[in-house]
Amino acid sequence: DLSQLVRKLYTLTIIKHGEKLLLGFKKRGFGQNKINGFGGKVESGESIANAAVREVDEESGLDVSRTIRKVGLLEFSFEGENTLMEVHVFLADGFAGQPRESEEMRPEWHPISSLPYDRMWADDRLWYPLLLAGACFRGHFHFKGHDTVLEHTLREVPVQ
Ligand SMILES: Cc1cc(-c2ccco2)c2oc(N)nc2c1
Repeated sequence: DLSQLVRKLYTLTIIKHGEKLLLGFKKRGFGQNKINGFGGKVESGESIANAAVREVDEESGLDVSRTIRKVGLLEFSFEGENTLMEVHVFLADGFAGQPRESEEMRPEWHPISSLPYDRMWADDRLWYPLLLAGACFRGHFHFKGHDTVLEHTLREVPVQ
């Protein structure tokens, strides 16, 4: 019964340059020690796309304001918790600036042919193939803790 859940907005941005993705090793906070795209909470009063651009700048030093496109919507819920994370996923096919390490994130390039799925969130191996195929997608992943997906739904949706 998802209607009793407290829904919070987040962004997640993956940066693609040729056949490599720029991902970040999360040094602290939520998702610590996992490799992920750049993202975080959407603050009140800011648009979701602007929140995505802000998070990429804060966590990697890069400007993706002219290159991000919306590619997905992912919902994450957790066994025994009443929070639902509504994560708006963006893909940036270019950037300005040089990647730099921040307090939160250590940016690192990964070849698409060898993504470190075992060091990423467990849902990634399910929806990254859709992202990399240029599809738009919608999914819901119900976690037990931070490492086990108990059940999920995932479908491709028409490109906006
Ligand atoms: C539970 C969860 C949360 C996030 C997240 C938080 C902020 C932005 O994304 C994830 O990101 C990925 N790839 N899997 C994720 C699972």
